[in-house]
Amino acid sequence: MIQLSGIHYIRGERHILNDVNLQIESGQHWVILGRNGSGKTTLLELMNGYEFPSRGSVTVLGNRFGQCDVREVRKKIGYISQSLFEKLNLSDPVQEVVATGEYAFLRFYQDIPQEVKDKAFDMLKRVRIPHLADQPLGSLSQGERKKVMLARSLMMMPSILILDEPAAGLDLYEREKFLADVNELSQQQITVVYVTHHIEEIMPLFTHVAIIEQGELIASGRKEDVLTPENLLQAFGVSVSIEWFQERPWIKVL
Ligand SMILES: Nc1ncnc2c1ncn2[C@@H]1O[C@H](COP(=O)(O)OP(=O)(O)OP(=O)(O)O)[C@@H](O)[C@H]1O
Repeated sequence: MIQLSGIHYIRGERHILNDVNLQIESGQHWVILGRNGSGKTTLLELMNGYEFPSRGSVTVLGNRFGQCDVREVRKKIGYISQSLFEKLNLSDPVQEVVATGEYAFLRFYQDIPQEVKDKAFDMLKRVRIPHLADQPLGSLSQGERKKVMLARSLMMMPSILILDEPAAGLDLYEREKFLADVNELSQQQITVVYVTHHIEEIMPLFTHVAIIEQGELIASGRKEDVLTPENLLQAFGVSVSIEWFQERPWIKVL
């Protein structure tokens, strides 16, 4: 699905990614874990073709970036990030915002086809907020806004869904509701790539974890093998113990 080979990303004096190799196969769901500034968002921007590596190659759904029309590939990739949210209009009704996902538009300047409106309403039902369809986006709580983003990204039936710290800023209740929706994606044919620095967000859905530290992948593979106290000490500089509860990892700082 996604192949990063020998990726270096250099800007000015800074070597932001250093020889990153990552292969994400169909049927797997990955979490990319690392502290602030370690290079997680940059990695996602490369997967989306918004940035290009200084060296190495990025291949997504069989298309090697640089030798294909990236815009076509992007139609199969859902992306949820704060920077995308900021481009949406807070005064637009929720159902309209979701409907824009069908075409990867930011806003409609003409009438929305009824079937697209209906599909947007179905997506809102799926994330359990159909009652908010007519409310302006700006009137929603943080958790509801994240659900709108999720519904919007599912409109075009993506093969890959990339989420950049989607639970940031949510309280415990909103976070757990949102994570439950993400976990339900396991019932669909979507490969999920999820960036976070919170270990407890690694839901049962996720099969693999890559840990990034100062632009280098220090570990990647099956989550049970990668989430070790040694790797987490290296990544976060904190000694922890890990306990698995209901198929989720929870950490205690020692
Ligand atoms: N175009 C650029 N020019 C210079 N430095 C950059 C550029 N893009 C990213 N960086 C730097 O690269 C580093 C990695 O940034 P990135 O946003 O990928 O980190 P991150 O792991 O997503 O961080 P966070 O968890 O805080 O969002 C940061 O120190 C950032 O300042």
